[in-house]
Amino acid sequence: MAAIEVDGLVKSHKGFEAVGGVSFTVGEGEVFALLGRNGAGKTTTVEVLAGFQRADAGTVRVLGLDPVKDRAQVRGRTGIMLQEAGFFPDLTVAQTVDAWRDFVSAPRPRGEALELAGLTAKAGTKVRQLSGGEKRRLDLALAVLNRPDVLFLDEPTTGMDPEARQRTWEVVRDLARRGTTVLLTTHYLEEAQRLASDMAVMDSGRIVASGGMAETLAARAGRVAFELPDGVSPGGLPVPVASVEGRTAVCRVADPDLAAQALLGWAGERGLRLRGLEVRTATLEDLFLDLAAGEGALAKAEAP
Ligand SMILES: Nc1ncnc2c1ncn2[C@@H]1O[C@H](COP(=O)(O)OP(=O)(O)OP(=O)(O)O)[C@@H](O)[C@H]1O
Repeated sequence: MAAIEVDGLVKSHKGFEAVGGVSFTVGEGEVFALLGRNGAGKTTTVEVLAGFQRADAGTVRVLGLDPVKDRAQVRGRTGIMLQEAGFFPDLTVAQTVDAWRDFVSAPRPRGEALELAGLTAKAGTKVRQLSGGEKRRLDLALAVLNRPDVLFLDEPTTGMDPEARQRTWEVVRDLARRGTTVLLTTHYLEEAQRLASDMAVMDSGRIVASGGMAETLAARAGRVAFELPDGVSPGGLPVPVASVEGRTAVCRVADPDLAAQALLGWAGERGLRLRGLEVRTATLEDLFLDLAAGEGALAKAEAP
């Protein structure tokens, strides 16, 4: 059984269709990234899955349950980190965790939750004195208090410094290794690429690209970039150049290693150096740029 099933989900807000027929499934223990620019419909989808909003049409199931009809069961087995957390500013971090523990059956011990979120040293600090990134970490500690089977993370690392972000990635990976299913929304494409095994890109309430992360990226053109040697024009190179950014020529090719070999051989024969040579397979950022460029706008991109 899939941990999350979304089939033909439609959801409007006051006549505005935020989600217009979205379907995807997430297997148990998988990390799934729901991506897309602002207003694409990601949070609305997550909120329907969490039972905060009712679907207008289509079906959603979490652990085989209906998030609205089986609300109590779903709440007991899921954790959620929304974009805006409602904390009591005058409670300390420890008091906040304790207050939440009262609502959860068999919660993690407070120390374990704080340790997991990297907040042990802040236990006595009032919530109002926490930095933005620390508040996100407190939110993470609360989201995992009930040892959820399914964890919804809506932009979990916004405002975190690089170290806290890395740490959060480790936490997510560790939870997934232990069988927790994670649905992640993020604008940090590197984050999605590093964490998620599967993904869907939404735009204007629809899915415009989806699939396994590795397979989807492997199927796309990679990138070879280098500084154009003096006196060489893009047309004189053995590999077609997609764009020139300043002095940097960028080639988009199916096999970037092969293209780099051809370029190096060509340069060697002429006694030229290819300064700043970068060779890499496609990234999620390339996918986004391709989707945007391919149709003039993400909104018009076709689902594969
Ligand atoms: N309660 C609401 N009332 C009216 N419109 C809403 C409501 N909630 C969301 N919307 C609209 O629905 C669309 C989708 O919003 P949603 O928050 O799901 O997008 P998102 O992909 O999560 O965006 P972001 O990346 O900015 O968080 C947006 O145009 C938003 O303005």
